[in-house]
Amino acid sequence: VDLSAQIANMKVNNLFLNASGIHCQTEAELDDLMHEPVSGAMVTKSMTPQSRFGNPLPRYYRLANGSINSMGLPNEGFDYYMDYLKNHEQIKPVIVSVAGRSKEEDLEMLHTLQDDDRYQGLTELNLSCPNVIGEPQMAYDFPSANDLLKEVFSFYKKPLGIKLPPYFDLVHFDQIAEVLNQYPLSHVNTINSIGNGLWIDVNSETVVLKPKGGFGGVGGAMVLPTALANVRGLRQRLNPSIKIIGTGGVTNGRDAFAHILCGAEMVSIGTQLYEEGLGTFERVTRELTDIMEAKGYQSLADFRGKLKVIE
Ligand SMILES: O=C(O)c1[nH]c(=O)[nH]c(=O)c1I
Repeated sequence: VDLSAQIANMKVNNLFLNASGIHCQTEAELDDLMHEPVSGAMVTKSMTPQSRFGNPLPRYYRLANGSINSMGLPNEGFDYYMDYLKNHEQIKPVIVSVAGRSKEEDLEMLHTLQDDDRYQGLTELNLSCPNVIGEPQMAYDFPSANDLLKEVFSFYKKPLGIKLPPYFDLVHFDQIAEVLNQYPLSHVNTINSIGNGLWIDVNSETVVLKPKGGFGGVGGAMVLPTALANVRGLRQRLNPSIKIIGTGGVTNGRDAFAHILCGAEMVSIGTQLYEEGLGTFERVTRELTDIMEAKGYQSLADFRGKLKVIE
C-alpha cells in the first residue's frame, strides 16, 4: 500500500491515526501511540494554555453502536505537550491539537508554536469542541471563523489544519468551504463528534452524563453516514491542496475504504480505538488491505475520491 499523505508533507507508511482525545492525553498514552507499530501518525488531545481537569464525571458513556462524551477539554496544558515533543523521538508524525477557550488563547498558543524554531510539526486548530460549558463551536459561526483564520494566517507560517464539526446542510458545506479556501491550510479533519446529543437510561429515567444535563458529543459507528457526507461534501468543495483527514464512525476496513472513496487522505479512529484498544490499527489495516487486494487496487490513489454516483 503506497501511502504518501501530502498532509504537510508527512511521509507515512500507514493511513491510520487516533482521533484526538483518544489515548493521547498523558505521556504514557502518547508513548503507547508513538510505539504502536501500525498507525502512521498520531494526534495529541486538544490542549489549552493551562492544564484542565475538564467536566465532572461521569462524562463518557459507551452506547450500543457508538459513544457520547462531555469530557470538557481535560488536558495537561500546552507546556506539557511541548516538553513531550522535546523529550521524545518522533518515530511518527505527531499532530499538535490546540483548542483555546477563546480567540486569544488560540492565538497565544499559535504564536508560541510559530516562534519556537525547534517546533516544525503539523498543528491542528480545533474549532469544534462541543463540550466546553458555555462555549460555542466556533466553526458554526462562519464570520468568526473567518476572522480568526485571517488573523492566524497573518503570522502563522507552519503547516496548519482545522478540526471541523459535522455540517448538516449543503449550504453550510458551501459556506465553510468558501471561508477555508481563502487560506493555505494543510488539511481539514472532519468530523468531530456530533455535538449535544442526549442519552437516557430508561430504567432510572436519568441521563447518563453529569455535565450539561447529560448533553454530549456523539461518536462511533452511528455517525458514519454524517462523517462520510462531510468528507465527500468538503472534498467536492475544497481546493485540492487542502487535504482531508477523515474521522467518524470507522470500525473496520470497509468503513475506512468508504472514507477514502469520499476523498480522505488519512483516516482517524476514535470510539472504536477507545473501546477495542490499540490493536484496532492492525485489524482495520488488514481488513482494508484485504478489500484492496480483492478489488485489484495497488494503492489508495487507485480509488481515493472516486466514489460513483448513480447517473
Ligand atoms: O469534551 C472534549 O474534550 C471534546 N470532546 C469531543 O467530542 N470533541 C472535542 O473536540 C473535545 I475538546
